[in-house]
Formats: sequence, structure tokens, C-alpha cells
Amino acid sequence: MVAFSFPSHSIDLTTGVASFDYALTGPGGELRFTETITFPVPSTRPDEATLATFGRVLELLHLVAGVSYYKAAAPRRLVLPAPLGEAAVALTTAVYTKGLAEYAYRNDLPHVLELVPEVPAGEPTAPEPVDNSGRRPLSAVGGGKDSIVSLEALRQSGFDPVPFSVNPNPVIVAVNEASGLVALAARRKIDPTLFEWNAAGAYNGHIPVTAINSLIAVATAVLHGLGPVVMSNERSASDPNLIWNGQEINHQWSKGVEAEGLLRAALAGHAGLTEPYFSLLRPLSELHIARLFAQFTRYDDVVTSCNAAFKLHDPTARWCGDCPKCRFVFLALAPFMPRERLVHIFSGDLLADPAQVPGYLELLGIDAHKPFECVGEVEESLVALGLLTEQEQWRDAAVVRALVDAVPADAWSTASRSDVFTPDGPNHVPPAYADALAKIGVGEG
Ligand SMILES: CC(=O)N[C@H]1[C@@H](OP(=O)(O)OP(=O)(O)OC[C@H]2O[C@@H](n3ccc(=O)[nH]c3=O)[C@H](O)[C@@H]2O)O[C@H](CO)[C@@H](O)[C@@H]1O[C@H](C)C(=O)N[C@@H](C)C(=O)N[C@@H](CCC(=O)O)C(=O)O
Ligand SMILES: Nc1ncnc2c1ncn2[C@@H]1O[C@H](COP(=O)(O)OP(=O)(O)OP(=O)(O)O)[C@@H](O)[C@H]1O
Repeated sequence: MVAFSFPSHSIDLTTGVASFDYALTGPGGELRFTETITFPVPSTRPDEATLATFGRVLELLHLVAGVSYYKAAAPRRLVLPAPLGEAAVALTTAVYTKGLAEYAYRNDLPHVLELVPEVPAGEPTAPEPVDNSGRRPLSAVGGGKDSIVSLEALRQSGFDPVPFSVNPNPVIVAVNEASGLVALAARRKIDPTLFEWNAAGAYNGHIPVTAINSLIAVATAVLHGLGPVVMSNERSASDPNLIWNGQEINHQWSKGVEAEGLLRAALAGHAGLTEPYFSLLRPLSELHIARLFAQFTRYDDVVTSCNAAFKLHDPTARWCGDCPKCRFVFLALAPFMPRERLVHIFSGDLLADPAQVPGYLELLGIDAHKPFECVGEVEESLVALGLLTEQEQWRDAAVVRALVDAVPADAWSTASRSDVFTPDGPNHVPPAYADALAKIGVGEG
């Protein structure tokens, strides 16, 4: 295949179904894909200005959601459908290069990191500015501890958030029920032809799924007359897993602050939205978020951060108990809650199981690079382990003892508790939302 393009997209406002068409073209012909996204339909038809803004967000979504299909063949040409402003081109370029960096690394496709989209000549029409910053926020819910912390922080500071998810699985539905808030949802259906291609050996790999979910959330917020989309992406999401060919490879790139800034700029430049999207938890470490989560017990029977629960083809799973994310979240929550409570949440005790030691050594930076998963920094794992050695309930657990023996003496000096528990780093939290974290205890102790 030599080129990837975006033939058309459409929206049916009565059903909420949007269709996004993609084409891979090569000497042998053309392969077409259609992804459908079904938006929740508002009870009254939005006015024309709102629909125009919604249409602009869908244009960005069409571009960004193409990564799933582009990755089946990784052609060298990325041909955009219409003239586009600078910010929208910057977002698209970054999503196909940095967002696909792990995929490029694993499939040894260095040209993907250098892709430059071909943009048709011409000036895009400027959007009307839209200030929806004072309206109820739409809070993205993934079913894990992070989005629960945001939801509670918003609620406790009087923001009346609307929970929102893409393809909510039973975990997400249960988290929303536990919150007692009325949620909105969108349905996303990947073209089944892609799965046939995957089965036949097409290139496959990780895609920047948060960028796609984020734009679906912004489109939903606009359609329903709501305010900013609030994400729960933490500080460490911006840190790369490794450097390859001189470029950063970050599994979580589209959760990082660079992606957040690019998305905000593209939504302002292309759709006119002045305060469309931000991550409330951006200044916080994963360990800090875990400490905050520990104060909310109402989600214990439902919270799930393990990615195994998010397979398109198995909606029933919860914590798998044997992946980097399960290991990290168990370690991160352990210092902040009674052991029985944590074992209840996970239906098991990972720190009592010696088979978990090799996986924990990876998290502690003793083996290999940071795993390709949403896990905190080595420093956070070290700080958590250090806290466990001070607690009677944990200090003699088999895994804790093995890890303490394995950590080199000089490693402890790199782990600063005050760094881990002090909000820091660039963020886009609007001033009106700045106190929301203080309400749930950020800044205390
Ligand atoms: C749940 C999961 O981790 N899935 C990754 C896994 O895919 P798998 O085949 O095991 O299961 P499915 O997710 O059901 O995917 C089936 C096929 O569909 C393709 N696909 C899926 C979603 C999509 O938006 N586009 C797609 O093309 C997929 O490639 C499969 O062939 O391995 C895949 C290959 O590495 C990953 O692409 C799957 O990741 C999902 C897109 C996913 O939702 N993953 C999140 C749990 C995730 O990784 N989140 C990151 C956020 C990173 C970011 O920058 O956004 C995180 O939590 O760190
Ligand atoms: N299906 C989804 N629909 C909408 N937003 C989602 C979905 N899955 C994840 N998100 C959002 O994407 C961001 C990153 O997801 P991530 O899985 O890291 O977060 P989480 O589930 O809230 O917490 P945790 O890191 O504990 O799993 C979060 O803001 C989360 O709310």
C-alpha cells in the first residue's frame, strides 16, 4: 500500500450515527474501511451554531480515528481530505507519528516516525469562537481509580459532572452506578474488515486510543450543550518508555501533556472551542492519585484499572492479577489502605505471591525498560515499597521482602517522597477548576 486517505464522513442526527471512511491504496487496488460511532442523541435538536461546532469536531475525529486502519499497512503517504489550519495539522502529524511510535518500534517501521501529512492547498474557513467553559463538565470514565478520583473531586467542589464513556463495559457501567450520577455513552464500532486483515497477518500494534476517546467525548459535550471534557491523565503519562532511533517511544503518548496541548490547540483553531478539554490530575503522580483514591470506599466492588477488562471481545473481565498494571496499582494502593480491603478489591494478594517478584523487579527498574503499560515511574514504585517497609501489615509479605533485598542500596536515594506527593509539571487545568483537587486533600501532608 502506498497511501492512506480519508474519502468521506457523515452524521445522521436522528440516530446519532457518524460514519468515517478510510482508504488504503496501492498498485493492487484500494481497500476501504468504515468506522461508525454512535453518539447519544440529545432530547432537543441543537441550534445550527452548535451543530457547526460539532461538525468541526467530527472533522478532527475523522482524521485521528484513522490510525487504527493506517496501521494495517503503514504506507508512506498520508493524504488529508481538505485544507487544514496549522494546529489541526500539528495534531494529526503527532497522532500518526508519536501516537504510533510504540507500534513503529515493535514492527520496525522507522518511517512512521517521520510521516508528513499531505495537506490540500487552500485556507480553511475560521470557526466561530465558542466559550462553553461555564457549563457542566463531561468527565471521562474508564472504570479505573483515576477517573473515579476526578469524578469525586468535581462532585465535591460543586461541578455536577456528567460521566461519559466510549463503549462502556460492565466495569464502567458498575462504576457509574456506584457514583449515582447519570452517565452518557457513545458506541464505537471498528470495521470488522480490520480484524480479518489482522488475522491474515497485517501490521498491528498499539494505537493512541485516548486521543480518539477524547475527541468522541468533546463531540458529545458539544452536542449536549455541556462544558469542558475532564480527563484523568496523570503526570507520568508524559514520560517515555524508551528512546529508539533518537525518538521517544511512549506507550501512553496520547495521555501525555503534549497530546493534551495539541488537542486543545486543534479544538480551538479548528472548532473555535476556547476551553474544550483538560486533565484534572495532570499535576499528580500515580502514587498520589492512589493515595487520594483510598478515601473513596463506595467503588471497592467495581473499580478496575486492569486493561484485560477492556478487550473488545471479552467484556466480563476484572483484575487479571498478572500484568504490569495490576502489579503497579496493587503496590500503589497498598500503603494507603488496610490489607484486607485491598485483597478484597483485587480478589487476591499480589504481594504474598512470590511468582510476582520478576514483574515487580521490572516496575522497580531492576530489569528491562518501563513496561509498555500505564504504570507509574520507577521512583513511585520505590516510594511505595519504602512506605510498605514501615507498615507492620506489609513488611513481612513475601514479595515485599524479596524486593527490598533486590533493590540496590543507591536506588533508594533516587526516590523522593516529597517529589512524588507534590503536584508539579505543566498542566492545562483552568483557574475555575484549580480548587477541585484541594477539596479532596491535595496539598495536605
Ligand atoms: C484492551 C487492550 O489493551 N487492547 C490492546 C491489545 O488489543 P487486543 O487484541 O488484545 O484487544 P482489543 O482491544 O479488543 O483489540 C482488538 C483489535 O482491534 C484493534 N484496535 C482496537 C481498538 C482501537 O481503537 N483500534 C484498533 O485498531 C487492536 O489493534 C486489535 O487488533 O493490543 C492491541 C495491539 O497492541 C492494542 O491496540 C489494544 O489497545 C486498545 C486500543 C486499548 O484500548 N488499549 C488501552 C487499554 C490502552 O492501551 N490504554 C493506554 C492509553 C494509551 C494512549 O496513548 O491512549 C494506557 O492505559 O496506557
Ligand atoms: N472507555 C472509555 N471512555 C471514555 N474515557 C475513557 C475510557 N477509557 C479510559 N478513558 C479515559 O482515558 C483516560 C486514560 O485512561 P486510563 O485507563 O489510564 O484511566 P482510568 O481508567 O481512569 O484509571 P486507571 O489508570 O486507574 O486505569 C482517563 O481519563 C479515562 O477516564
